Amino acid sequence: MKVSIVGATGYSGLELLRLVSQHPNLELISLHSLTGKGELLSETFPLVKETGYDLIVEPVDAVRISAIAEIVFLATPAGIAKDLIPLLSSSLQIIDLSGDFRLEKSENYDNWYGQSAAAQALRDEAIYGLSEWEQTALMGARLIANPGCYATAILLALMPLFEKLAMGDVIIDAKSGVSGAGKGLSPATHFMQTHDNLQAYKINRHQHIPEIEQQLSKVTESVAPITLTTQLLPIARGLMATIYFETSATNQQLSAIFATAYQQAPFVRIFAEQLPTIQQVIGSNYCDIGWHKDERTGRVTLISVIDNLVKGAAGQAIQNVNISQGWEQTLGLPLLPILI
Ligand SMILES: NC(=O)C1=CN([C@@H]2O[C@H](COP(=O)(O)OP(=O)(O)OC[C@H]3O[C@@H](n4cnc5c(N)ncnc54)[C@H](OP(=O)(O)O)[C@@H]3O)[C@@H](O)[C@H]2O)C=CC1
Ligand SMILES: CC(=O)N[C@@H](CCC(=O)OP(=O)(O)O)C(=O)O
Repeated sequence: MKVSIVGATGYSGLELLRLVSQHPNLELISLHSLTGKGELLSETFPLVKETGYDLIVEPVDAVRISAIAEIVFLATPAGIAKDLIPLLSSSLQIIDLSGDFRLEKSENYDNWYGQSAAAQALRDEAIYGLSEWEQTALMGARLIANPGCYATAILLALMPLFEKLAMGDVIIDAKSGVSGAGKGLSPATHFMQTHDNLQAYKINRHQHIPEIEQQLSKVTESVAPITLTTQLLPIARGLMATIYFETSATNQQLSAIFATAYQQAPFVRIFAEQLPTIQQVIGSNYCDIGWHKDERTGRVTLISVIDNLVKGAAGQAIQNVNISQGWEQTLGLPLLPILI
């Protein structure tokens, strides 16, 4: 199927290009960006020649995209998709990597993103694409809201527990590589600030908080407000969420819950007490989960790792296309992480 990428010059857009170029059922037809100057993408990113898709980067043109593409990925900052989608043909399948269609309540989007939400009809149509938990809803979906990167790692770890256990307070300490912030330079992402450093940011106001609470509330009756602290790690890609909660469940019960939840999930690997590291998922679409229960305190430390650009963005977007099109969900996705 013919694919356009809007935001192709950004980090997740480039990762999409890498994955689409290896997908047997997808053919890249056009690349678009804000400043699309009519130059080959390789003028800025020489390595893209290797993908076989060194196309000209065009400005965004809804009429042209509607005429030539069958699937469009929107890898653009929040606030772009909600205005662009109404201009695109209704026959296009759209996968939005931004937060524009993730939140069901418009007031949540207004409050956490600081701008007005997309039209109600489009928000009603959008399917939240946490692949492992929305397989049925994703079948045939036209508009897919790809989850946020932190939300992906955290929800994959917490959904099985909220579904099966009485969960109280949950505290999450999450850390991301700098690519999570996109390619724009800011004081916080400047080399001098990130290198040899660890910075907390968006304390108690991270936009993934309402997204996580919303999705957890799908599998249980009530969800206590979560605490999420996000931090910037001095690495390029990868993300780790460390989650703390109290439970009377035993290690054996936790193992059984995760084993059942993910027995047919090729991209979720359960490591139990062999705690996963960021390095083991880089370049892959895996989410690796492990935990340790402290019998002294009754608290569990649960760890979930992903590559923010793959399972946290472009990889999950391709997985969602695979599911929605009725293809094998692993089609075209690398199954081997970088080994060292
Ligand atoms: N980075 C990550 O790990 C993740 C990102 N996301 C989400 O994916 C989206 C893209 O993120 P990321 O790749 O990091 O972003 P980047 O900042 O790296 O890239 C943004 C891209 O969008 C383009 N763009 C900016 N404004 C417009 C506009 N008005 N119209 C059309 N194109 C525009 C840019 O074009 P130009 O180069 O010409 O300026 C660029 O190609 C964001 O919504 C982000 O929140 C989600 C999960 C993880
Ligand atoms: C390191 C870093 O800055 N990461 C981004 C998350 C990227 C992402 O998934 O964000 P969206 O919800 O905007 O799509 C952040 O914390 O806002």
